[in-house]
Amino acid sequence: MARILSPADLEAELRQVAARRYYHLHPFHRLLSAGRLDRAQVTAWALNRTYYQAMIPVKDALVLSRLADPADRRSWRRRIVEQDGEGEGESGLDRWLRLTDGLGLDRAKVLAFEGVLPATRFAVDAYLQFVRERTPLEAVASSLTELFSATVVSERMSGMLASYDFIARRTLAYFDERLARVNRDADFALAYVKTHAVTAETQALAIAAMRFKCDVLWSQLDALHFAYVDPKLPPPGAWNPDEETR
Ligand SMILES: O=C(O)c1cc(C(=O)O)c2c(n1)C(=O)C(=O)c1cc(C(=O)O)[nH]c1-2
Repeated sequence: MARILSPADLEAELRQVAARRYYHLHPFHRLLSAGRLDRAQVTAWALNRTYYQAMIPVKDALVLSRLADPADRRSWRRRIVEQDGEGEGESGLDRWLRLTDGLGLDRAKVLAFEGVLPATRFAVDAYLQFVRERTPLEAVASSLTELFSATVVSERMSGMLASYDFIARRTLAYFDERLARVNRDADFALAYVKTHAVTAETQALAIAAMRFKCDVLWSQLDALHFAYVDPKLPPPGAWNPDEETR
């Protein structure tokens, strides 16, 4: 029979999963952060990430609906309020769109997810389906990649600002806001998982949820790499810089 981990060992296991599978190891991410992509490749990243970005509050609403304890729901609903804002023009998505605007993409097309890679949709939609159908513990555990995002995001931001003259600090406003709250969100999710995953079975489910989420993020970068870096084969219907008239 599998051993039951202490909360500290469970956390260590979750961190191990990320150390091996989080997207900081992906070649596309490394090129992006090192300033080795061209403007079209960075634009493709921003365009595709918009779909992830737009679905995050939808995902969190699904998670919220799975939580039985009012105190847990109060904590979780802060994510939705912060992502969607309290009024028009104050959402995380609005801040995100400063980047796609800055890169010259047409807002209406971006918001219609025009040209987003099919694999981006498949991966993000799989995340939605996961939190809808799995246990609340797995739904919460799947957000735990956020534990690792702060460092990776800060490095990526400084790399991008240092290397790309088409990226301005104000267009990366989304990440400033996010960095301010990501640790609080991740700490709540980690505490929830440590409290609820107390059998070998539930611990295995939490670890598998973390792996799944790493796969969701990794496969989005795989698709970007294939379409826009090597062998550069954007699928039919995907944004194609060669067909773009600026
Ligand atoms: O820029 C990033 O690297 C990054 C990573 C992640 C992540 O690890 O899932 C999220 C975000 N950003 C993000 O902006 C965000 O709102 C977010 C929500 C979640 C989640 O699973 O609940 N992850 C992430």
